[in-house]
Amino acid sequence: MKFFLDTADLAEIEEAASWGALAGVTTNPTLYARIGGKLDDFHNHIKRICDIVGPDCPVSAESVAMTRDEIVRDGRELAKIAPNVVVKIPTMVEGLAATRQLADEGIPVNMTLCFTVPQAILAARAGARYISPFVGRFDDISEDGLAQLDDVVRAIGNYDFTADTVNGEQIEIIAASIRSANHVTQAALMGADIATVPFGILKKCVSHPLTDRGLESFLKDWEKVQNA
Ligand SMILES: O=P(O)(O)OC[C@H]1O[C@](O)(CO)[C@@H](O)[C@@H]1O
Repeated sequence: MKFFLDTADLAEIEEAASWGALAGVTTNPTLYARIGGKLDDFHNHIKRICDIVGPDCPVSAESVAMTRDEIVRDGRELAKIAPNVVVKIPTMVEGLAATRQLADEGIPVNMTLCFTVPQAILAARAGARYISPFVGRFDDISEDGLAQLDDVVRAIGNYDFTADTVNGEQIEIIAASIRSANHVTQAALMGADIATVPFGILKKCVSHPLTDRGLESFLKDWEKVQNA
């Protein structure tokens, strides 16, 4: 499994990238609004993210257009920002049609707001390079988000979609709307390709109280060695 960071905050991205294990970034309109983002700075902001993470890390930037033609126009503009931009498009009829068009032009799409197996399969057939099933938002309405993710991972794994995607690449499933380190654990056990996580959850994924305790005792014992 790869780790993506789910944020538009440059300081968080810089910090996480410096740890050496970051494979990509996802943003959405809510995350951009949260950092006080302005409409006319959006493309520049995505460019800054691309520059921080480098060309090998995909950066998802979402279109908020509602018709296929507008989404395609948006997608083409977003794709011009940097070669690692992935156009994020909601799972809906207009979004599927735009995904097909962009995929045919060689522009990778991350199909977002995906909640069911049929949605995921349609996204795959429309040429999406990434599919983002949401976990936490199912939990928010007292449904089992991890079970839904598991269904999507297994269903997508049943078929070969390479004839549908940009340049015949394998589809990758991004476990999204992640709320805990346990969501990450379960997503990895299911075989989700990527987990996109908020910075707070990424920090929780690094640490464990037994690691802290073990480190403390190793340091204490090393002091004894030095003073012996
Ligand atoms: O439910 P949440 O925590 O708002 O998460 C929404 C998810 O949607 C996405 O836009 C999907 O990629 C991510 O940015 C995020 O993981």
